[in-house]
Amino acid sequence: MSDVVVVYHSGYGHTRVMAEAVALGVERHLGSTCRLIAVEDVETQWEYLHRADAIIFGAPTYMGSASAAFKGFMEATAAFYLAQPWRDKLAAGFTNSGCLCGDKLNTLLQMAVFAAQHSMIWVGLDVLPARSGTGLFDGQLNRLGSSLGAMAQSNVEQSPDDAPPPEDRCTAALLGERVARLAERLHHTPI
Ligand SMILES: Cc1cc2nc3c(=O)[nH]c(=O)nc-3n(C[C@H](O)[C@H](O)[C@H](O)COP(=O)(O)O)c2cc1C
Repeated sequence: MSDVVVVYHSGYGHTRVMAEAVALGVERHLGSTCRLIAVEDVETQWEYLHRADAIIFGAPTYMGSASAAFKGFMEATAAFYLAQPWRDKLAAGFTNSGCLCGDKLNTLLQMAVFAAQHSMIWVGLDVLPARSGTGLFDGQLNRLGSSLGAMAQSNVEQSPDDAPPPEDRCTAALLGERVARLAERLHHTPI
């Protein structure tokens, strides 16, 4: 039973699909709740982030880094950085881009450093990378082989109905489920 917030940006809807998948994963952990907050709406919703047991960050990779709108959210938190209201909360992240690589590891690294600035505890992805003797990774969990967070790849000509593919959504859900499980152990287990 944990209270998780997913705060994300999505310019064209593909990363929002990931955010929804993460939220589904969180709520698979019995009794856990997940609130989705788009960065455009965060200004009136800081209290939900301050109260959460865990915050999961999501952004598309634009020009090899987190999108400018997500960076705007990161910079807005400077207003309360000195108070450290997110100290000891769990943090995790996901990103999505058009290319298989697309330099999206950099986006997760940005999120992990950001979480560390807020004295949060970073949770990686515990899904082993897809392996294939034939070189075909499609259809497998963690097909992009990420450890720091959940990655997705969306063909740019496809709509969010079709991209990212189901295996990336399932991988994102497993990250959400892990965060919910660990948040319960950290914040709700009697000492
Ligand atoms: C301004 C811009 C920059 C982009 N830069 C990258 C990039 O560096 N690497 C990549 O693989 N895809 C890049 N893309 C493709 C997006 O990451 C991809 O279309 C993604 O699915 C968009 O997510 P969204 O629908 O949530 O905005 C870029 C797209 C835009 C609009």
